[in-house]
Amino acid sequence: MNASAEDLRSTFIRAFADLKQGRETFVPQLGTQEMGRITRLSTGIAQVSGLPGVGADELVSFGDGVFGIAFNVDEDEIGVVLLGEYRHLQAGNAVERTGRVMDVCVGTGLPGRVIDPLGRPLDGLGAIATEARLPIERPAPPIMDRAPVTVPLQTGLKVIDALIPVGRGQRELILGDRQTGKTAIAIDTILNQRGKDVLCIYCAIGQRASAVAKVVATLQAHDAMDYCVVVLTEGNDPPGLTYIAPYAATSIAEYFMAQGRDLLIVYDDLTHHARAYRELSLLLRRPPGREAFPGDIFYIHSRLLERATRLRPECGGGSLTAFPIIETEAQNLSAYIPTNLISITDGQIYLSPSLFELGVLPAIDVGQSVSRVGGKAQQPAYRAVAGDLKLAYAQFEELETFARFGARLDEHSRAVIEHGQRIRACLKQAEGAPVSMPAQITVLLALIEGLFDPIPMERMADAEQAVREAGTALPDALQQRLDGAERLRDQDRTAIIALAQAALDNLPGAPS
Ligand SMILES: Nc1ncnc2c1ncn2[C@@H]1O[C@H](COP(=O)(O)OP(=O)(O)OP(=O)(O)O)[C@@H](O)[C@H]1O
Repeated sequence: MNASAEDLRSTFIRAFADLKQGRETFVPQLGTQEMGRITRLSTGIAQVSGLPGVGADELVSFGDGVFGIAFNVDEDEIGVVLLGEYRHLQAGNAVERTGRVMDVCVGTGLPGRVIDPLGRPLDGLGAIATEARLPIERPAPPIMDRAPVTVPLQTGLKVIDALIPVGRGQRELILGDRQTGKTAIAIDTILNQRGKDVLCIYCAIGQRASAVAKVVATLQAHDAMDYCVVVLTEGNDPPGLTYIAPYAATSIAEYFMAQGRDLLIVYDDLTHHARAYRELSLLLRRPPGREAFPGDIFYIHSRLLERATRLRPECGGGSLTAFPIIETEAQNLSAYIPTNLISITDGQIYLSPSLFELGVLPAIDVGQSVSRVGGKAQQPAYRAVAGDLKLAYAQFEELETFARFGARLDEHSRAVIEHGQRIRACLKQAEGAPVSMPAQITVLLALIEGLFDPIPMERMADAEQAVREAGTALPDALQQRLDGAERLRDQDRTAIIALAQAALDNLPGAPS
């Protein structure tokens, strides 16, 4: 026998001995595995039988990376909300339990990325470095862990910071008819967070692809992506994915909040979210209620927004400010979803289509907007100038309504209206141009001191710009004082007014 035949023989003997030993030591691992079958499929929903042990909200797998959430758990059948592309599934396909609930990857690799609610990257920039997985549904922080809202979240929009201020940890609803500038307000606020150590999450819910592409392009153009995460579902995604998007985005935010960071989350918009949930509920044959929404429609939004808060320093001290957006129809604020959200949130910013048509942008209707907690969070220097403005503006709006009916006005009323028109002109602001706190204070101070009153209305845009620029050029020490928690000193006030007056005097064609 030659050497290679000998080698083959010994290999064979060794393999046979291993096999024999394996057979002798084999202990069969017997266990049961629940395996269900799809019985029916409809848009975004599968009815599954044969999974008697499945829990509510448990994740089930359809193979090929398609998952679903067990939504309706009945005795012999479960209704599953599908989370991915499901067109290849058919009745009779196998379904497996996973034993876990829906979760999302979180980690420091997320800022700068565009992802879907399952945590998959959509920006073509490769895999995302993540550190943990968090369930998408988590209990809101208990009351005892919450701190009062005392720190402002500056939006950079004069009309909001002055009249409807928002604090860190607040939930401020943005609502209005379609195309009234709702997204623009949220995006401008995100742009203003540059350098303020606020991480922003923009959650696009059932949006048009072009609208989302525009938002991402704006964030990139303003170098804002490095402190932003975009969580995205488009209009043609399965309704299940649209439904989980805000919860997944909030879990991502909570991961950073637990590290003591301040966050801003924008849900754009919850009308699409409510509609996706209504679609799922009707397909699952849950009883419809008002406007065909299911009975728990209030709860799906309240449990989401309850997660926004400011934590006490002992609990990490982070904050999560929420800007939910809602689209109204024909300015109907008393429809079901708007009233629900108005009652859940700590205030609302209402955008009026008539102001939009008049070119008063941002088209915020101050009379119908409110901030229930943010006023306490304004910096002292800012509060000193904004307080008087609110009163003057409210008086103006009241008188303006009378003046529309051709009422004859006395000298004082005319002066109030003229002054109010100048306030409105000063509060106008272009998109994507946030104004710093010192510049805002300068403009507001000039307003309440009446420096703009002699300026003709057609010159107001130039006059406001000149004063704003003077505010940007204030000495650094003064800017720091205005930005900080100090009160406005008398000499600072005088210096700012003098600078604003000088800027107006140098305006070409200004009255001497
Ligand atoms: N302050 C502003 N100055 C100038 N243009 C603005 C301003 N705010 C919004 N716009 C313009 O108004 C249009 C509508 O804005 P936006 O998309 O933010 O509205 P929306 O209410 O979010 O719309 P949708 O109903 O589609 O969600 C956009 O073309 C935007 O550029």
